[in-house]
Amino acid sequence: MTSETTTARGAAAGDPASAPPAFRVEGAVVAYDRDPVLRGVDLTVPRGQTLAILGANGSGKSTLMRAMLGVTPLTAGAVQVHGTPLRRFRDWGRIGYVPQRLFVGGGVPATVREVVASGQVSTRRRLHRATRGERAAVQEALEAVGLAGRARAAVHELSGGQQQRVLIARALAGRPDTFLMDEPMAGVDAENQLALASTIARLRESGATVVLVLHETGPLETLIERAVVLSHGEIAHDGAAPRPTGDCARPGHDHVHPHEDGAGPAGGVALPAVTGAEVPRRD
Ligand SMILES: Nc1ncnc2c1ncn2[C@@H]1O[C@H](COP(=O)(O)OP(=O)(O)OP(=O)(O)O)[C@@H](O)[C@H]1O
Repeated sequence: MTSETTTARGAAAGDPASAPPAFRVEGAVVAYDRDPVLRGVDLTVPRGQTLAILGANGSGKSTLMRAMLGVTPLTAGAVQVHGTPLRRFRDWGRIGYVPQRLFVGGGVPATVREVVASGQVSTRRRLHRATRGERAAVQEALEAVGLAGRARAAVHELSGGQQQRVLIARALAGRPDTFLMDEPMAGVDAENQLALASTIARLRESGATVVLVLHETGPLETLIERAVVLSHGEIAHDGAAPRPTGDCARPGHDHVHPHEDGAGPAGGVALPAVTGAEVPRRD
């Protein structure tokens, strides 16, 4: 991927230190039925930070991410995005969301290129053909995830891991400066995980904000500046990324689902002594 792609809109503009946080979540409660799934989460994500949200299955990670985008309504609490209350936020071109798993089944067959180009709908001028720059952004996004050679393939013919990469390319194509990725590594083989890690590294270098829901840090470990571990809808840890332990620490361990087995709030990870709000800083 070229540096042009990764120089996300607005990411390079202004001083990140003086910009409002990318997200400010205050007292977030989500109760789908009766029992709250999020129980009063407070989380501020400074602009330009690479943050992982970790935790066992069902701890509320995806719900928190969806609440940060307004996809899941809050039962109580508030969210601000780039300094604007969520209900008034309109600058969706700044946001690139990679939802958890798929999507494409049945319906009209779409090609890989079409799905990736759909990531530009919030920024493309209505009823206008894609500009040269927009087409170039789609091509660069395809190259970034290693799917340029499959651009004309029907998405539903791809493997689950390749479909995941299509979703990531779709988010890249709009050149946002704020990414939320829900389990981007799920179902992606080791080689492609490394390719995605280098894509995320370049996003980070460009000044983008990157929020990742992960089961484990894996190849992203060195990129993650801060980890929040959810346990039963509450923040159990906020600080340095927990280190994998036991089987999870084995090289090449393919961690499909974490275990709530008493190995710590994240399951399979040991939390460092640092807890509380300490956030490792970028050099
Ligand atoms: N739309 C929904 N309606 C009702 N319950 C839901 C809904 N979405 C999630 N839940 C429940 O909320 C809880 C938290 O789900 P969530 O997907 O946020 O957890 P998670 O930490 O992301 O889990 P996983 O790691 O398995 O993806 C789970 O018990 C789940 O069953």
